Formats: sequence, structure tokens, C-alpha cells
Amino acid sequence: MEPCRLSASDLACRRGERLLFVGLSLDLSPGEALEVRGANGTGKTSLLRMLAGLLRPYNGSVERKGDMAMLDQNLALDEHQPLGRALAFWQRLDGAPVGPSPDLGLDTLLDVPVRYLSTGQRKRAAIARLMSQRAPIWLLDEPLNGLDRDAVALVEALIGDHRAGGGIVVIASHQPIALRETQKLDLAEFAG
Ligand SMILES: Nc1ncnc2c1ncn2[C@@H]1O[C@H](COP(=O)(O)OP(=O)(O)OP(=O)(O)O)[C@@H](O)[C@H]1O
Repeated sequence: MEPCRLSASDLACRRGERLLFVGLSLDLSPGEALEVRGANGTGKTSLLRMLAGLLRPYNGSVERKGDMAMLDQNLALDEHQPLGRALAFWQRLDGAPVGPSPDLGLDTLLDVPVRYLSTGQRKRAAIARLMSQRAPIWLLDEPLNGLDRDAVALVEALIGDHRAGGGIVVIASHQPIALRETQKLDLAEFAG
């Protein structure tokens, strides 16, 4: 995996007239993970979008070394294509082996149009897409939403493998996630 690093210094986030958080800094090296916590609307998604370079900080700066892949509520797969073809489109672009990981339980769904997938199946498909990107930095916004217990355990294992391979993971989640030795960041401590 290519070397990676993710850091942010003195970040502030403003949405409309509201200052959501201020003075937030972080620094992640290969193998490290950060869990971002906070009540609804405190800015978890906004922070991840800032780290991804999709939202400009109101103050402060982000430094990122290495490619980044983001998993959020938007499924970046063509809703009108069967799942297999929708995934293969990106896998060819990513230069990844075509076909989802057997562990994700998608094998029997490859003929199903993406728009017919259930909530948990959509999340599994998003994880397949995330993995095919083979980016060292993962930004995961509510990665466990809609997943059954087996799939939660699978995501926990995938995150462990990614870190063991030198990847960085940032997770915003309302649900408990079993990960070893993570940094924690509570947005309540940075409220603007
Ligand atoms: N484009 C925008 N313009 C103005 N305000 C916005 C915009 N996008 C989000 N917000 C506001 O910013 C605040 C933080 O949103 P964000 O999605 O980052 O919160 P969150 O902590 O991820 O919430 P949740 O736990 O509900 O997912 C919310 O009050 C939201 O309404």
C-alpha cells in the first residue's frame, strides 16, 4: 500500500450562520484509526467532507498524503444497472479484480438492478466499491447503518485488515464498533 498520512490543524466548520466546531486538530499515520462521535447535526459528515477536500474549512487546514476513498449515504453506483455490471464499471476503472469479495454476500445479487437493493445490500455494495478503490485512506460515514450482525463483524474485520496493511481509517458512527486502539474525537468538545 502506498504511504499515507492524514492531518488537520485548527479546523473550524461553518454551515450557514452556524459555527459547528472550532480548534479541531488530528494526525493519523499508517495503521491508525479515528472514531468521530457527536450528536446529530454537530458536524461529523461535514468533518469527513473537509478531510476529503469536498468542503472548505472555515479556518485551519487539512494535509493528506495518499489516495482517499469515502463511504457515505450516497451509493456511487448506477441505479439502473444490474449490481454486477455497476460494480464492474468502477472495478475496471480502478484496475481492481472484477467481482465483489465473496465475504460480502453479493454473489446472488449480481443480476438485481441497484435500485432494488435493500438498505443493507446497498451498504454491502458500497463496501465492495470502497474496497475496489484500494485507497490507503478510508473515510467512513455511518458504515454500519442497515447492516446485520454478520456484516457488522465483517466491516470490523475489513477495517482491521486495512489498518494492518498500513491504511488509515476515519469513522463517524452512532453505532458501537469494535476496533482496537482507536483515537477518539468527540465533537462536543469542539463546539463553536
Ligand atoms: N450545505 C449546507 N448548508 C447549510 N447548512 C448545512 C449544509 N449541509 C449541512 N448543513 C448543516 O450542518 C449541520 C451539520 O451537518 P452534518 O451532516 O455535518 O452533521 P452530522 O453530525 O453528520 O449529523 P448526523 O449525526 O445527523 O448525521 C446540520 O445542522 C446541517 O443542517
